[in-house]
Amino acid sequence: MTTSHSKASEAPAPEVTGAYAFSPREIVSELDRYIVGQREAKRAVAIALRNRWRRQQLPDDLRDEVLPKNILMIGPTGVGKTEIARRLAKLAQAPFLKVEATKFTEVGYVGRDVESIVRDLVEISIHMTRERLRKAVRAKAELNAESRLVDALVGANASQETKDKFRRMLRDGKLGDREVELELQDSGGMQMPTMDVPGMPGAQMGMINLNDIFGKAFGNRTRKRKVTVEDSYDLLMAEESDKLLDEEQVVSEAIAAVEQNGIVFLDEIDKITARSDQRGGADVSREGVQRDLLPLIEGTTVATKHGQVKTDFILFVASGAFHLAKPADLLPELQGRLPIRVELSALSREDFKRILTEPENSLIRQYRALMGTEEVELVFSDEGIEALADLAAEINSTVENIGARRLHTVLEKLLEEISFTASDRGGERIEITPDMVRERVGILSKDADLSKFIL
Ligand SMILES: Nc1ncnc2c1ncn2[C@@H]1O[C@H](COP(=O)(O)OP(=O)(O)OP(=O)(O)O)[C@@H](O)[C@H]1O
Repeated sequence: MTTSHSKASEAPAPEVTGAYAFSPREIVSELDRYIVGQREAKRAVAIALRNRWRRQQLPDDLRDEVLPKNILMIGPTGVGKTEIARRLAKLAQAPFLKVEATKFTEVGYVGRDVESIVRDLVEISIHMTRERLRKAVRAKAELNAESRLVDALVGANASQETKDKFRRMLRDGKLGDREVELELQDSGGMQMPTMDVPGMPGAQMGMINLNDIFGKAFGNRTRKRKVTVEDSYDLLMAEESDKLLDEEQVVSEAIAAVEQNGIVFLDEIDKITARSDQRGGADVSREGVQRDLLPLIEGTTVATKHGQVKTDFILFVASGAFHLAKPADLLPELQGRLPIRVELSALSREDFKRILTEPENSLIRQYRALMGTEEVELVFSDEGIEALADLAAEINSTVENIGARRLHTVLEKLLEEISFTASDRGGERIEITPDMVRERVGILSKDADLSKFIL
């Protein structure tokens, strides 16, 4: 790792998006739209996000001193830890990555690999930035794509009049099924393999540069492809927008977004404490992984193939159940870097009822919408929902507590038959009653062995 300041970090910070202007209270109420309960955790992440905005308002010298207060979420599986962090990132339009800390204890991993977290985050950010910038050039790209399509349909040398005629037909959607031959970028085939050289951060860079050189030497290969006019739209739009994008700008904005707004969710942090180290053997020592993670969280500079990335202001949200280990079993330095502790509670039957019905994207809404596409109306009676919540809570207590994930498995089983036959049942109205819940799922749950596999 180097400590020099990267060029990208001197790039202007990404513009402060609307989401940052939200107060913590507003952020919490936004999270409330998707996640039931867990007030403490929502408040903590809301403050962390607002602090980023506050930091941006400070004079330069002070701004560089203010480091994010990282968060440790403690709570059983499936109670909303990841979901809160993911929703927060979405709200902030921030690059977000979830990674299991235990991944780095697996055989074959070497210490430096924790830096792949930053590399992956940069890739995600480039993708997001490109999508955002593509929108900005959309109108121009649309015109260019249309011209290319018209040329492909009537030939580049056709008269303006003919071209205008086809352009009108295109706009009226009259040529959707027509096949056309297009010269498109050949995206596959030229990728050179990349590899990490252990102990040499940034070694990947060399390989990729070779790739760039070969890519340029052989030119960006194109290939003729036959597609329908309808299918050509997305392909041409992607190519034409990218032509209008300044690749350097995409990369520098993406890196700035990672440095200023990135959020990393480090799951299973409790499993890399010494106390949970019972297997020993070939696994990289868990404490070793904590030591590797420390510089990332404390702030360092990581070499990626797109340039240097400072990690100082990335927000880390670590999470774990801490059934066996305690937060105090983490390395003291790491504990110090995760100063905000929040506990998430296990979910009750009442919570399940609310999770089924309240969130805007609740499972019930999703299934109703899916069946709606087949003209099948699914109706969940209040009693039916009660029965589902009861059953999910019961299976969690008898088989294994997987939190709200249980609702997914129970609903999937309940609706399997309907889902399979829905295409032939257009126009029907199907009510989910407690009897149906008991018959289709309740019976399975009575058999502990069976439910282990099926539910
Ligand atoms: N409080 C909640 N409100 C609404 N949905 C929830 C809640 N808790 C969990 N879910 C849903 O359950 C699923 C799993 O939740 P999530 O991924 O947040 O679990 P987690 O707590 O991070 O567990 P793990 O540590 O195992 O990753 C998601 O689909 C999520 O939407």
